[in-house]
Amino acid sequence: MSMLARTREVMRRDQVFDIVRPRQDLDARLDTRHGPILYLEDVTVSFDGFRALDALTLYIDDGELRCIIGPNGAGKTTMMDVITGRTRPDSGRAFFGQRLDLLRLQETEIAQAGIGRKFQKPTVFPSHRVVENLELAMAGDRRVWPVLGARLDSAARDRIAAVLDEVGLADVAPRPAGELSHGQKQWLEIGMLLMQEPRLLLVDEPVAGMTHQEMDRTAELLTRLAGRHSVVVVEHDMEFVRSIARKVTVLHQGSVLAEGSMAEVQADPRVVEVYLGE
Ligand SMILES: Nc1ncnc2c1ncn2[C@@H]1O[C@H](COP(=O)(O)OP(=O)(O)OP(=O)(O)O)[C@@H](O)[C@H]1O
Repeated sequence: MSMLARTREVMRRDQVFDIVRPRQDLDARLDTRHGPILYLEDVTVSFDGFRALDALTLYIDDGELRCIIGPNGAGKTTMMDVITGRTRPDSGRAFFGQRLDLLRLQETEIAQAGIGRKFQKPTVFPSHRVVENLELAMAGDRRVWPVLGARLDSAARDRIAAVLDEVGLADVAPRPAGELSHGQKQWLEIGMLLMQEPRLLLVDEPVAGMTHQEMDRTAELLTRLAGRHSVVVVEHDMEFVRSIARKVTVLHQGSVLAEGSMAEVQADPRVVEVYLGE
């Protein structure tokens, strides 16, 4: 083997090693000793003078499962956009743990720091097998795709198997993702996020279009993920929210209208007026 080929070989191996390395160094940078993993303080976002977020202040505790509800236009998507670096606020603070200032990071850096986002519509690779979708998700860096397959070490394979089990897709692992049901595609996409070992998962309307049985399984999955991950779920389906929620935040006109247990927010006349009474 020529010197150049040898160097390339070693570089490739390092790249693959890189993608399966545990994120201990990143975790060490995330200081959650005070409880919250996410701090949003006085966050304001204006679009042509209209305040989509209006001094929004919200804290998510490490390991918690939080549901965010609120009428259309309340600012839920804009909030997710601020957390993931898609939208920059006019003012306010957004921290991941106590030390990582999200407003100074690019979208890719925020994802690498451990914030995973699942959009409403599943975006799996339909012609790839389920298991391959997870491999690709692990190698977020597309440059290493060609060397995958052959070079996945046993730790990586174990992780893929664990995630397949976690999301309940072990039985369909060899099938093309395009053949899965809608619910299964959603779970696969959650699995793809899990391959990146996020500390915080943002999940947008996970049960839209699901059957009741799929909703039950999704509830079970998200509940199970909490603790090891922090999970923020934006959802309109109240039955689903009721089935998973410990703590609910109600957004209205870009700020927090109410927060508490489902029973507490349901009993709040302001919440009934702007949302639940619809
Ligand atoms: N890029 C944009 N330009 C102008 N206005 C915007 C933009 N993005 C959002 N808005 C407005 O900001 C407000 C908040 O929108 P957002 O999508 O955050 O609400 P939401 O709570 O997610 O609503 P839904 O439940 O319908 O998804 C809405 O009035 C929306 O029209």
